[in-house]
Amino acid sequence: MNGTGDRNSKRTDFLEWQEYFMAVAFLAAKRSKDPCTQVGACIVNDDNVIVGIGYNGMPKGCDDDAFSWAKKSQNRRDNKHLYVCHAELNAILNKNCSDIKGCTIYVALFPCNECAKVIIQSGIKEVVYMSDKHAHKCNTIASKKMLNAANVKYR
Ligand SMILES: O=c1ccn([C@H]2C[C@H](O)[C@@H](COP(=O)(O)O)O2)c(=O)[nH]1
Ligand SMILES: [Zn+2]
Repeated sequence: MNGTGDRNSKRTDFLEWQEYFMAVAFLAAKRSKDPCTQVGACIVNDDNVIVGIGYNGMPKGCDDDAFSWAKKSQNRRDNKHLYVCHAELNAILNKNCSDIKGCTIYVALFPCNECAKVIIQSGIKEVVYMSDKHAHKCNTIASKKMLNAANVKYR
C-alpha cells in the first residue's frame, strides 16, 4: 500500500534497495544448516542487479548429515570450522556473471579474515554488514586491516 490507502498512486512503503539486498542475505541465511550461526551474503552490481547469493554450508559432496556441526568436540577433527564454506565464499563462487569487479556484498555478519581475502581478490569494492558482533576478535581486526589496505569500503 502507499500508506494512505490510495490505489491510484505509487506505493510509498516499498523496500529501499539496501533493505532489499540485506533482506535477501538474511533469507539466504535461512538455508544454512549451522545450528549456531547462520550467515547469508548477496552480491550486487552497479545496476542494482543481484549477481551472487550464498550461505554457510558444507562443501558439495560433504553430506551435511554426516559432517559434524560441533564447535568444541572432544575430537578436534570434528570441528565444523575445518569444513564449512563461508557465506561470502559461496556467494562469490556462485556468481552468475564473469566478473564481479566493483560490486557490493551485503552480509549478515562482518566478514572474517579468510572471506576478506576472497572479497578483495574478487574485486568487490564495498561490504555492507548488519552485525559486527566479533569486532574484538583477531580475525575481524585482521579482516579490517586487509580491507582498509585494499581500499574496500565497509559500512
Ligand atoms: O565470515 C564469515 C564467518 C563465519 N561464517 C560462518 C562459518 C560458521 O558456519 C559460522 C560461525 O560459527 P560460530 O558458531 O559462530 O563459531 O559462520 C561465515 O559464513 N562467514
Ligand atoms: Zn568468512
